[in-house]
Amino acid sequence: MDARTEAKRAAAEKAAEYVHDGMIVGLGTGSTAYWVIQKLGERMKNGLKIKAVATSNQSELLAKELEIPFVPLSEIGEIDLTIDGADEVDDEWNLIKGGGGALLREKIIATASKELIIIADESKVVKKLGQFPLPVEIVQFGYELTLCKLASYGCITHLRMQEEERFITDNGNYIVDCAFGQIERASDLHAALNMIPGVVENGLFINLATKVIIGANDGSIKELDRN
Ligand SMILES: O=C[C@H](O)[C@H](O)[C@H](O)COP(=O)(O)O
Repeated sequence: MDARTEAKRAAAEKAAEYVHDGMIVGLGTGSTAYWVIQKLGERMKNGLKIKAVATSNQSELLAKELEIPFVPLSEIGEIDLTIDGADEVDDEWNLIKGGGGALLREKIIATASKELIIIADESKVVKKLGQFPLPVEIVQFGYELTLCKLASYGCITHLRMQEEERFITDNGNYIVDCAFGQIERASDLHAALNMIPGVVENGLFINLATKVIIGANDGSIKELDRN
């Protein structure tokens, strides 16, 4: 395993320590969240009792293979703890997410969670968000027009593709990757983008993380709490 993968795993396993019996746990998506799901599957074999909700079909499939039980969203009001990855984390713990296309479900689950632990390797930590193109989920109808509107906010848009085909999210929508460069006022941009008809949600996660755990390539882990 390379150092970066090891860093992701270390952060994920640290985060999994915050999961306790009886919790409803939100399972994130991506190559870092993968390690949390693996760890929880292992702990369940040793007696841990939790119920899960997932932020993507991919994570749900993996968790089911590991025999992690699920609870329907209709039966819960709140989620105790969600553990998820991120594409960028800034000084104020604002995030860019959606590199894997799961941002909408991730945001729904994050917003319904009492705690959101973000896990990442150190390459994701930035001073200002925006080097990673911001993923925006849009409906298929009139997507060309929505791309123009997005571009009018000062970004270069790229409709996400997957093997020659347009990438389709778990919700049947497209993803546009918007290269803004440095984002100065993430909160304002978040609100403005979501006002565009055709935009379902964008990958800016403002003020949602309650803890950030960063794994470094030298094997150390940094755990940051909100004061
Ligand atoms: O849509 C995907 C999610 O937002 C992921 O959590 C994010 O892209 C980070 O993924 P990874 O841990 O694979 O870098």
